[in-house]
Amino acid sequence: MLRKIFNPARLSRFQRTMVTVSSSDALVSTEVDDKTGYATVTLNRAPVNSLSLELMTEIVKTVDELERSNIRGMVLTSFSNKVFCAGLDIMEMVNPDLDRLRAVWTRLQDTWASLYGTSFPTVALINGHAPAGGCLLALCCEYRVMCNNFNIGLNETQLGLAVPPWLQGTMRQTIGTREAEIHCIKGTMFNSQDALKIGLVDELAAENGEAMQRALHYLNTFKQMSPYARSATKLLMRNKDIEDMKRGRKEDVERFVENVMNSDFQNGLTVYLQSLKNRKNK
Ligand SMILES: CCCCC/C=C\CCC/C=C/CC(=O)SCCNC(=O)CCNC(=O)[C@H](O)C(C)(C)COP(=O)(O)OP(=O)(O)OC[C@H]1O[C@@H](n2cnc3c(N)ncnc32)[C@H](O)[C@@H]1OP(=O)(O)O
Repeated sequence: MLRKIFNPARLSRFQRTMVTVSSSDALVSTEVDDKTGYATVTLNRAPVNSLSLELMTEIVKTVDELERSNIRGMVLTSFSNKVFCAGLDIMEMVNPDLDRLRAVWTRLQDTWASLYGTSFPTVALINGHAPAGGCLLALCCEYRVMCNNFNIGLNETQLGLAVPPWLQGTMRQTIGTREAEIHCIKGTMFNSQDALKIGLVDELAAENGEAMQRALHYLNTFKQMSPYARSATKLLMRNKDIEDMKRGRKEDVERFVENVMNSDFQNGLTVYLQSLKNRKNK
């Protein structure tokens, strides 16, 4: 069954309302162009948009609001021209409170489901590095435009984390089964050129302005198309994955908690954090 379908009857409401959302200190800011109906959603959590519980909650809320406002497309990007999103906030996993840790993973599942299941078209404008959870956000979008000279990939295994089945599935759909298996297991990070070659991203751009033009070009390809047929087809393709994730979500949370609470993982995390700091001090 379709979870959400674009409702053409609501279009007149959309044409009347027009929007710029969120305050300057918001973790996520949204601007909607009233001529095109395209929203630009900017992740705003300095320094590296790491996914804390609060940031993920804001992403889910934003996508839900946009779904209700009947926008015609969305570009997801970062305030920083260096990091799109650094993945899960590592501090959420250091000696965590168990209730909060469960909430973090549950919210990551929600973030994946809401972004992956939008009725409107979505483009990730990847204007910086996108490891792990950053790559996840990009994979949820329909189309990916990446600026040159950055890295992207699911490097979880390099950090001692298992990649959950729902995210493996999204990777498989994007780069194919064989490549997804190899690169999820290895935890490969790709530079922009290699990401394009393997199909992890769809286009490259020299800088942000060009990337935005390419993103808008993708959204414009749907201008003359029935929004109903477009969104119904997308959701018919994606809804089963979302239902599957929801069926297994409790076990998935417990697997994550077990993974994170393992003492080897906690020790590895301390070393990893230190290595990030050392790299910075070089
Ligand atoms: C069923 C079991 C399931 C198990 C779950 C597994 C996978 C599911 C997939 C989704 C979840 C994935 C897990 C993750 O996402 S773990 C996080 C992975 N992320 C990384 O490894 C990235 C680490 N960061 C970097 O490589 C770099 O910071 C950078 C993103 C390339 C940016 O480099 P640069 O611009 O040079 O910035 P700095 O390195 O100086 O960083 C500035 C500042 O930010 C801190 N920081 C960086 N990344 C994170 C982070 N992810 N969380 C929290 N904090 C982060 C960094 O330590 C610096 O802090 P200080 O200024 O205080 O030193």
